[in-house]
Amino acid sequence: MSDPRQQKAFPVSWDQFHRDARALAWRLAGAGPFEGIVCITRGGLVPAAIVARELGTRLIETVCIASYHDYQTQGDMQVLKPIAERVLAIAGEGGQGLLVIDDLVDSGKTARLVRDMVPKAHFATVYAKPLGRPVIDTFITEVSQDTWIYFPWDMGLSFQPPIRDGVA
Ligand SMILES: O=P(O)(O)OC[C@H]1O[C@H](OP(=O)(O)OP(=O)(O)O)[C@H](O)[C@@H]1O
Ligand code: HPA
Ligand SMILES: [Mg+2]
Repeated sequence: MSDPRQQKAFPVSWDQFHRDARALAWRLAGAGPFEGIVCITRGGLVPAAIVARELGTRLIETVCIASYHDYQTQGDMQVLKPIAERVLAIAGEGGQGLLVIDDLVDSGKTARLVRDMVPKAHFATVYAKPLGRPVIDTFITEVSQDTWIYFPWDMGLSFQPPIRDGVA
């Protein structure tokens, strides 16, 4: 996200996120079966829990990656924990049979890094932006590249000025 002046906001409530993650599970139900889920923390933990419940998946692994160290600005990719060898051994060659889940794909850098680890896994996110979309196999909603998605776990209730007051 390079130009903050062009940004649009896409706030997501818990209810909407649950519906969208469940819609993702419906779509994934036809793409499996999967040996296990690898969620990209931290954002992937929430949709992974919802999808795992719907698909009856009990084997859940994490790959821990951070890159947005400052708000809305991507920095160096840090792999804090790779996918465990034990889980890779259960999957087929190249991670075949694994389902990798994240909350969203933006530039696609995070998903590409994980693709390098498990090129044959199935990649799914709830939301996708155009730059990252080609890296993902299944997603639910696309938003434009200049949109920032606000997740419910990052928000709280606050006063909203009337629309009239914001009109120039
Ligand atoms: O497609 P990209 O441009 O790489 O961005 C997408 C990634 O950025 C966010 O994670 P973040 O690094 O902020 O860490 P978090 O999940 O712990 O919040 C989001 O959860 C994705 O994992
Ligand atoms: N919202 C929240 N976190 C993100 C986004 C976004 O649009 N892009 C990359 N990380
Ligand atoms: Mg993340």
